[in-house]
Amino acid sequence: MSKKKKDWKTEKERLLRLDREDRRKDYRRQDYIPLDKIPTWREENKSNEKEDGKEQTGGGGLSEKVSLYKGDITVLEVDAIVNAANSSLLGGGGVDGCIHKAAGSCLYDECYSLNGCETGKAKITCGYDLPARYVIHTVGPIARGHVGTSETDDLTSCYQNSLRLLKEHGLSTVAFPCISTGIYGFPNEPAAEIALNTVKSWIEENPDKITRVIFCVFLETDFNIYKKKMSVIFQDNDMEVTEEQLKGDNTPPDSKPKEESEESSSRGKEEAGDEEEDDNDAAGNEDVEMESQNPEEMTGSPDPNQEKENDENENQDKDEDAGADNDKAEAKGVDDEKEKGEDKDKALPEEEPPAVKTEEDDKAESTVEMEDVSEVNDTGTSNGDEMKDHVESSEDPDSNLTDSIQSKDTDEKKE
Ligand SMILES: NC(=O)c1ccc[n+]([C@H]2O[C@H](COP(=O)([O-])OP(=O)(O)OC[C@H]3O[C@@H](n4cnc5c(N)ncnc54)[C@H](O)[C@@H]3O)[C@@H](O)[C@H]2O)c1
Repeated sequence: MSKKKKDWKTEKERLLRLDREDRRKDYRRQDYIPLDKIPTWREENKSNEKEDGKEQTGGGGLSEKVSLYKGDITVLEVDAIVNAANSSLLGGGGVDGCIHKAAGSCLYDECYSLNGCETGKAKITCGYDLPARYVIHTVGPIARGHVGTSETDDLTSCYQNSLRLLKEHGLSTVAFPCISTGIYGFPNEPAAEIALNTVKSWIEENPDKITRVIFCVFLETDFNIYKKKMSVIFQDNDMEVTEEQLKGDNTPPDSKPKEESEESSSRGKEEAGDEEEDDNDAAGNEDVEMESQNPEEMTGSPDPNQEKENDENENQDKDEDAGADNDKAEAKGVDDEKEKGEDKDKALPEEEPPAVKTEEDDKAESTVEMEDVSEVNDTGTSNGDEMKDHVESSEDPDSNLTDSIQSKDTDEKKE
């Protein structure tokens, strides 16, 4: 007897009315990670400081509002996770495929009702079977290794529009994947610069609207890039950045001897200040070799069925579907080959279409095999604490729907 298909509107109304304890019974996966199990960037450094016998004085602020987490975004119990989607919003592979598989078929049905999404813009849906209450879908630029003005602007808009939707829905905790750095080929380093600087500026403008932004990385490459950059961009008032740190080694600043010169530590601060002034030049306009995207081994151990209450306040539930658009993408009048091919406003056929393979995905040709997330262990935090994380392939009929979507996405990326 096949499972009765749920109506997404009814399911969304029901879920958004539940409190956290009741919602937890509906999570498709019980190895979810609650927010209080994810240390802030400041706590990470404080614990390292303690290990080195150093006292933490003053500091705080921005570094208490961000976290670096390495693992599967679909297990994070936050108000919203951000999906690196394509313009159809009908699923695909990579993080998009994982989110659709973990959320269930109601996510596809609600996405279908949104009639797609343009590059740089964002739309929000319910999280359904996910531990995240909402999913914010944003479409990153297809960079294919090239970082120009339009790619930089589009990726910046993805973060800005996602945070705007978060605020409009009264939500305060969010997790971002590394948008566009997979099949869309945005080089990892400039993408991280854009992500970190855009989020930092937004938190500075909306300090009371955000509790936590989690940078959820999946690859070791991104983990090392974010760790190095966060030590500079989100340093505590009392955390000094050493010469080597500025040159780019990966050791967190506080594990360096404190006797660096006044000048180098002030230079560290100046550099952070400069980044604040030039946020939009974060990536510059140079062609950057795209780093390998081969997923790397990760190990860790989960803390399943965490019962401990989150101290986070239950946010006001709003159940309208925001499709609020930002006109920046139209206004910028960027004439890109990727824009021409984009079927931005293509009306989707009445009956539910078979899995859609968009022209964008064709363009972002790839021989990259879809990441195998059937069994992935991850390190969950940036201080090396091990958090094992199983991404199980669900056996129930819902996943067949997403699988069929994913099977249409194979071999998208050219070498
Ligand atoms: N990667 C693939 O093989 C593949 C295939 C078809 C479509 N897609 C997707 O790719 C397009 C978007 O490209 P994109 O580069 O923005 O996205 P992406 O290809 O999913 O890569 C974005 C980033 O997410 C990372 N990632 C993958 N799985 C997870 C996970 N479970 N949790 C956290 N992070 C994860 C991935 O390593 C990369 O750093 C869309 O069409 C979407 O459907 C990906």
